[in-house]
Amino acid sequence: MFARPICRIPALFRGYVAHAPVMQLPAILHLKSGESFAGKAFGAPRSIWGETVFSTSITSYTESMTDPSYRGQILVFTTPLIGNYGVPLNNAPTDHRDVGVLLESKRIQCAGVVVADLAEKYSHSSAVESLSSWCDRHDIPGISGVDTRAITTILRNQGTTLGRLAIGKDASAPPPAPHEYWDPSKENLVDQVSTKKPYVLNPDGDVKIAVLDFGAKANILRSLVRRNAALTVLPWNFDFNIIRDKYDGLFLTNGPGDPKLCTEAILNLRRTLAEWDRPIFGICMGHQIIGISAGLDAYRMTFGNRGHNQPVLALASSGSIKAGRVYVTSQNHQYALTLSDPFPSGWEPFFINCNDSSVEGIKSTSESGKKVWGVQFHPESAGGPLDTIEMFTDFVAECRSDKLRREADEPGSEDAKVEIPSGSGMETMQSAQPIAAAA
Ligand SMILES: NC(=O)CC[C@H](N)C(=O)O
Repeated sequence: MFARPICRIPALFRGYVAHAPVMQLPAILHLKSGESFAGKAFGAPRSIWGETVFSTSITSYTESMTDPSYRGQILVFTTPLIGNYGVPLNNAPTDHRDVGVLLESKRIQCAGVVVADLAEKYSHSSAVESLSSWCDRHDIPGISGVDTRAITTILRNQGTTLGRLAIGKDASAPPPAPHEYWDPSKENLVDQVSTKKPYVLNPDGDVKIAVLDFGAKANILRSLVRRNAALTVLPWNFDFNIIRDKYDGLFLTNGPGDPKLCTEAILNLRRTLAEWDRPIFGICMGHQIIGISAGLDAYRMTFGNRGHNQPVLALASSGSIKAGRVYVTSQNHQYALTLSDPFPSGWEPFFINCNDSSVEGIKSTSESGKKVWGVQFHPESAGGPLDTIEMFTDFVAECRSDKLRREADEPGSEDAKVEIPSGSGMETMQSAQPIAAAA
């Protein structure tokens, strides 16, 4: 028999004694293709629609669920036990160089979660609540006790499939008719997650980088700020060309949905690529926008790549990346650039996926006189391996040396101030410095 604890319980063991009881409402996952999987509900007692996708990541459910690129999706984890290390407080260190959140955004972004075995007890030194109570607070439902191997096999064979997660009384209703399913990929999801107003991070940084926000993961912004870049984060459809000469580089972030729905960004970037020769880097959605603007096509993959173990082969050397090496990467995408032969003039493939040969990266050729890179994977990980993290160092270093070269050529150019045209507004995140709108 155990004695009752008479002292404060160490954080490490808190989940064992103070976890919220898991709700035992019935739940059922319906797929538009006709299959249904019955289990138990956890999180919010609310039914939802979404696009059902699977992730092979073994860890980092908190980072995946807060990644804005999962917007509108019902996320099936192939790893059977989820929730065992609980959920930490999602606040940032009080460092002005940080981005305001510990996880990838302020809220859970996916529409719902599907797990085989939900850990009702959790244990981690920084955990403050269970996965179920976190989902409940964010109004996100989950289902557990279902065969996620069977669901994943279906999704792998027929591709990403629309779904309905029915909770409580709804779980006994008949499956929805095919026309009732909501298709998030038809919506401009980027517009829902991008910042509405520009804001700055780390204003004292020594290189000024503009960031087009398609639904940025916090660790992308953090990875740039940690390399001492001053960031101006702009809405996805902001025309960077208006202010481009004040900046040493442009970065395009990840984001949810179909890249071809971001027409304004593509048109704006086409002009930037034609008229501006400073460094540009894009990740995932950002990479797709660069590729489409450069003249490549994009297509919807069958089931996409979501996980932390995707091997990519470097076809060219650039900075820390060495041609011929395989890097293990973190990924979350449904669309990809089409591998065309020949590639558009001035461009070359940078990486290729070792599993499915999809385009994993493109770059401007050295003859083009441009310095543009795009990668389909996530060098910032969160979660996942850090094999390619130095790509951020490479990009910021390129912006820095480009700036120094310009300053040597045209003395006085370093005095340029960051300005945003009037009417564009401003926004602050916790610890972010608002930028003043110029008159
Ligand atoms: N993580 C991302 O940026 C995803 C890009 C795009 N929404 C896709 O699914 O392919």
